[in-house]
Amino acid sequence: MSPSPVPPYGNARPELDREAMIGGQGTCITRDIPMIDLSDYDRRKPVITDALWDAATRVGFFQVINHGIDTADVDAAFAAAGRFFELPMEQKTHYARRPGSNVGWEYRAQVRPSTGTPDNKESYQITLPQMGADTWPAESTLPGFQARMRRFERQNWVLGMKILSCFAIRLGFDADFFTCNHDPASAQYQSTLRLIHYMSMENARDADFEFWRAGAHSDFDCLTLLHQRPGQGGLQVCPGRDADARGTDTLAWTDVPPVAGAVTCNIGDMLMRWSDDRLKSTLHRVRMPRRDEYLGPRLSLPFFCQANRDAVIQGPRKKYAPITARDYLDERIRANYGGRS
Ligand SMILES: O=C(O)CCC(=O)C(=O)O
Ligand SMILES: [Fe+2]
Repeated sequence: MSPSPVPPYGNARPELDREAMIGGQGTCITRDIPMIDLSDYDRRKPVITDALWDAATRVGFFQVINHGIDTADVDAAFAAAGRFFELPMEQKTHYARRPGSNVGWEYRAQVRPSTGTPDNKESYQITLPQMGADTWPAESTLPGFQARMRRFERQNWVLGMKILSCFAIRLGFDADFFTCNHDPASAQYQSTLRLIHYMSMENARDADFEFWRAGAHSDFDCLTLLHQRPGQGGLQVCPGRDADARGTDTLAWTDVPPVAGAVTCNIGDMLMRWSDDRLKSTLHRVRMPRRDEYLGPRLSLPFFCQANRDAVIQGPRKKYAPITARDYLDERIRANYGGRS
């Protein structure tokens, strides 16, 4: 893909223009991805806030340890996700994502504007207020699945709100500003837990390796918390200012190998806008394994902190016009699912 002379979204939406220009291979370099210790959060909050602010303004990508989600809960969520994806295809089609919603199952349906090809994955989105009896697998099909995912969703929300509270303070908002704007008791809640299965490449043809497990993109949300399995790598980032380089083959990417017990975090476009561009939403992608690497399936569990639909996004410095989180997200989802919203 070559860079287009006119930004496809006419500069009105810089995030979308950026996405459309970044699909090339690029090069790889090592960079330091900050690792932040969240232990003793209440007492150490000022120090943690400094570390998070530094990481989010400089890199936009960081990992946290001692984050409060038990390893046993992470393992159980991965095991339940694995059982879901092992269900027969025709069973999973019962839970298929409906146009206009951010819930349910999709199979190779997400086409990133950066690549124009479908990600080589299937995924299942859990957005609690939009879930119905038809979108959850029945208890008889997957015993304990719904309870496990509800628990994991809430554990991630708690962690996400701890991190967002630190950003709120630095931005000059109340400490609970983002918590109020991600209120799980509201019908407008739209934070999403996503289960992802990237297909095994064990029997793949050479040509299949030219595509992406997940094409280059920035996230639409405020903050993403990503759980990965050690040994199932492939995530790469292109932090901060580098991502603004125009010309698709010049970006320098950095591997973010999974670390046992760590949660990988990144700032999304919604928070970048809400912070008047002070917090950096960072390009990332999931590359195919090389032939000499582990070729089996890859599972990952991202949780997207997405402000409630009725939240109005505008930074303290009013750099951008106000927009509701509903309008903001609907536009990005449409850009990723071929206009089928
Ligand atoms: O699977 C991963 O490691 C990253 C997934 C991702 O970036 C996304 O779903 O937005
Ligand atoms: Fe992402």
